[in-house]
Amino acid sequence: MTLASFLPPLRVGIAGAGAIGCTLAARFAAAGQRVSVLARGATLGALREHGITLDDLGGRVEARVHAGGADELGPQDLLFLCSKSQDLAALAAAARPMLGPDTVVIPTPNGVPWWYFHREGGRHDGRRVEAVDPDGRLAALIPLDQVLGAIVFITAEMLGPGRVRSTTPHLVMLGEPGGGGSERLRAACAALDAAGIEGRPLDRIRDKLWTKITANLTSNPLSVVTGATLDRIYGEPALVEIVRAMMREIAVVAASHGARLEIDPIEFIELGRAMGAVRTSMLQDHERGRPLELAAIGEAVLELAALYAIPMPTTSAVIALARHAARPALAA
Ligand SMILES: NC(=O)C1=CN([C@@H]2O[C@H](COP(=O)(O)OP(=O)(O)OC[C@H]3O[C@@H](n4cnc5c(N)ncnc54)[C@H](OP(=O)(O)O)[C@@H]3O)[C@@H](O)[C@H]2O)C=CC1
Ligand SMILES: CC(C)(CO)C(=O)C(=O)O
Repeated sequence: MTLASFLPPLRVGIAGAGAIGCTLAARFAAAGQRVSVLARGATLGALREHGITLDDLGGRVEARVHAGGADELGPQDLLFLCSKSQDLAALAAAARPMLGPDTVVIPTPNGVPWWYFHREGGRHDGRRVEAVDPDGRLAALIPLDQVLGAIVFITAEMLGPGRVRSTTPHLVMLGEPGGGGSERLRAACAALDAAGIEGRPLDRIRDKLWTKITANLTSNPLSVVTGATLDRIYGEPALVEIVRAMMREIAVVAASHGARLEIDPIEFIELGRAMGAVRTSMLQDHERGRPLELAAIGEAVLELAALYAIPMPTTSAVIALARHAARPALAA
């Protein structure tokens, strides 16, 4: 992609009009980009009629966007894929007409991404992560060289179709799967910055990916098992013991895969506790009877551990318990 093609207005595609998708769409639209949102059902109707209303630290943004099916929206310069990890392949299939040969694809889901081993440069370079792309559908739908890795530090929640609230500063870290810088990386970060979202380029995206995975994996499944909020998960001695054990296990896996995980365990736990009575996104999904992102946040990490025969007894047990808790109740 050439820098010239990043002259505003950019064609910014957002596939998946949930909390993250609507936040990004509203911010890009307010910054004057040409925003196209792939949505469906009641959300599509709401976006067409009222656009998106975002309340964030900058105030209220009321944004008009092009909303529709992918055929009518067409190829984009940047295409953000904003579904839960387990829905990504179906979303990518639906969004296929928004993907041209020069489109830069930026997936937002938490957890281990399907592109993890693409240009990773280690012993497992090119390998597929079975837990997140079991049949290779994602790799087949999205040319890997068009992907920029992303780690999203935005906290957002839907208030209704097309209505979203976010109460924290917006930060998105981006990185080339093969490492280093690139013109498209700088341009994508600049576009985010111009939209009021800090776009932070990373030379080694997997290092920070493991930091986010540590946060999600030590809190999300445990919150489903216990019903606890972050202050309790990182504050109650019995739960903190479990968190510490999981952190040790994750650190070994991250290091074995060559990541430099810079987490001070004491500081990490203090920060988690200081977040207060926050219900994790997985606990919220659980309470609403929705599928959980356990494959990307949990099982993919166990898969990466197995590649080096690293035992993860505590992490495995917590994931198994969360899976159990998420099963539909057995009929009496
Ligand atoms: N929310 C947050 O604060 C954060 C979220 N993340 C991560 O970002 C990702 C997205 O999260 P979030 O925005 O909260 O999720 P949401 O559930 O709010 O949004 C997902 C959206 O994707 C849509 N979608 C799914 N499949 C399709 C499809 N095939 N075609 C069209 N639309 C589809 C859903 O539509 P429908 O409603 O019709 O099913 C929904 O609008 C997750 O992996 C999450 O972990 C990361 C950091 C923070
Ligand atoms: C709040 C936090 C950081 C907890 O892991 C999160 O990302 C989530 O709830 O999914």
